[in-house]
Amino acid sequence: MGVSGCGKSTLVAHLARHWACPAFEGDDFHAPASIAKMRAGRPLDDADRWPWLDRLGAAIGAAVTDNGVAVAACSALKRSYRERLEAAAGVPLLFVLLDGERAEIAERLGARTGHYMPPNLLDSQFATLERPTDDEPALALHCYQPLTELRAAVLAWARDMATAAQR
Ligand SMILES: Nc1ncnc2c1ncn2[C@@H]1O[C@H](COP(=O)(O)OP(=O)(O)O)[C@@H](O)[C@H]1O
Ligand SMILES: O=C(O)[C@H](O)[C@@H](O)[C@H](O)[C@H](O)COP(=O)(O)O
Repeated sequence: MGVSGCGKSTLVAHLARHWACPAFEGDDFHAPASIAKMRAGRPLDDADRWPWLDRLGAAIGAAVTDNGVAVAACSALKRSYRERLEAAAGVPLLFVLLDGERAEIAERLGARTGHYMPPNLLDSQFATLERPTDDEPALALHCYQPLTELRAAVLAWARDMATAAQR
C-alpha cells in the first residue's frame, strides 16, 4: 500500500516470484470511468473506490483460498479502505506501507512511462493517506531502500506474523 509511485507494483512482482503465488495489480480492477477520471487529473472519491476495493478483495480472497497466499498492489490509502478490502477478501490481510517523501516519489513518477496516473495527483494521494496505526497488521518501510532490502524485510515480517498466528 501507499501513494502512487511508491513502488507497490515493483515489490509485489518480487514477492510473487519469491512465493510463487498469485499477484494482483490494483490498477487492473478500476472501473473504466475511474481510470478516465485519474487520467484527466481528477482524484477518485470514496464512491469510486468502494466497488474497486470489493472487486480486488474478492479476487485476493479467492486466490488465498486456492493457493494459501497471494499478494496485491493497492494504494489502500485510508484505514476504512483497508478494512473494506479485508472484508471483501474474507481472509486476514497483512499490509506493507511503502512510505517516502513527496519530492522523491514525484521524481520517480516523473520518470515512469506508460502509466495513466498523472504526477499532479500525488498531493491528493498524500492528503488522503492514513498511515496504519499500531493496532493494524501493518509494516511500514521506507520506499527508497533497494528492492532486495524491502523484500527481505517483508519476508522476515511475514514469517514472524505467520508464526505468531499459529501460537
Ligand atoms: N525500491 C525502489 N528503488 C528505486 N526505484 C523504484 C523502487 N521501486 C520502484 N521503483 C521505480 O519507481 C517507479 C514507480 O514504481 P511502481 O512499482 O510503479 O509504483 P506504484 O505501483 O506504487 O505506483 C517505477 O519507475 C519503478 O521502477
Ligand atoms: O485510490 C486511488 O486513488 C487509486 O487507486 C490510486 O491510489 C492508484 O494509485 C492509482 O490506481 C494509480 O496507480 P499506481 O498506484 O500504480 O500509480
